[in-house]
Amino acid sequence: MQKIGVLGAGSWGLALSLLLNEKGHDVTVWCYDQKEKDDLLTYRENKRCLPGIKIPLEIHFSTDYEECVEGKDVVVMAVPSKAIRTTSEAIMPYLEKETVIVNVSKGIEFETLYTLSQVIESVVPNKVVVLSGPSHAEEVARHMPTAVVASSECMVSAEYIQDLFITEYFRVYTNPDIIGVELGGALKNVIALASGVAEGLGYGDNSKAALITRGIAEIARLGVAMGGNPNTFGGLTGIGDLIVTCMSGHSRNRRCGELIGQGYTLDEAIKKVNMVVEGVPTTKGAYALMKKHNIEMPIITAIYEGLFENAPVDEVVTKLMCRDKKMESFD
Ligand SMILES: NC(=O)c1ccc[n+]([C@@H]2O[C@H](COP(=O)([O-])OP(=O)(O)OC[C@H]3O[C@@H](n4cnc5c(N)ncnc54)[C@H](O)[C@@H]3O)[C@@H](O)[C@H]2O)c1
Ligand SMILES: O=P(O)(O)OC[C@H](O)CO
Repeated sequence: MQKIGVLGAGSWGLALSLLLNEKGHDVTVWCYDQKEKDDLLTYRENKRCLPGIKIPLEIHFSTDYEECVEGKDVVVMAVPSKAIRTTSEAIMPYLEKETVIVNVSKGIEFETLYTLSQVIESVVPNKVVVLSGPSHAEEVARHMPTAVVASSECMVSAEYIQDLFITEYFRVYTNPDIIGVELGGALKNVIALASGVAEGLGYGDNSKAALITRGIAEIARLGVAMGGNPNTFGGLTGIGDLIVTCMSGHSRNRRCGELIGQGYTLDEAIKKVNMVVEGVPTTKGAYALMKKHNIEMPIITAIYEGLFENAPVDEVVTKLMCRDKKMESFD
């Protein structure tokens, strides 16, 4: 039995806590505030984001970092990307040096343009593993077969985390290409917003297939420029996660885009989704990385202009479709 702290009591933190508890591990979940903790203790369910999923009594809840981090073998970071740095700083005094950190959050820190594992590593000296791939919490919590990837610069740690999480319904591969794995997981959320907008505008499957196919070309272009392995973008954390997020009714990012396509403002759409929509802050980071690496990313540019420069949606679509004609390429 391993002692595990899970930071974040939203849908993903809870789905992974359930899995780890089923495997016989001792799980303590850090809650953002007293109300989140009280509700979980009262209802043994998170009605906001995982309704209908009961949480067993063996899973503990706390708002105290020390209780969730000190003496743990593994600490799972399942807070929104914007809170990864402050959370890393807050847990630093209680972390033991052998504790392995698993980041399951997806995003880019705008101020530094770091991936989230780079943010964590800039604060704490511990080994960091990224767990990523096409994995909606709503399905994992219901034991629906899912496959993901554990990635780290330290393969011993990646294999430890592979063994920790693997079950008959949750298959975990390893991949040493941590930059490729993280960029795939972060950038797919921006393309999901575009897929949602297409849905909201009443477009069909052709449009979504085009966004997915050209979207992965954009993600891979940036990912390779930043040192990622091109093969990673054809795998679970690349095209796999992009497909699920662009097509699934569970997707928060796709839903947010759909609402925007239907005419809601960005703020209204985020409020209606009522869960973290990582594609919105990631769009800013992706746009800045595109400029930094001098790369062409037309879909990400279109989403940036639509979200942050108030470009009307129909003009954005026309601009995207009427660019100079060219040969199809994947690099
Ligand atoms: N939900 C999924 O299916 C899924 C799957 C894979 C990865 N992820 C990633 O996991 C991360 C968390 O997503 P989620 O869906 O669980 O989100 P969520 O909105 O359901 O919950 C986030 C949780 O983080 C905590 N939190 C909220 N605001 C915070 C703040 N300002 N500071 C610190 N903690 C805060 C709270 O405990 C909250 O319940 C995201 O980066 C997301 O992309 C989610
Ligand atoms: O599809 P979303 O936007 O809910 O994102 C959740 C996960 O990243 C899917 O793997």
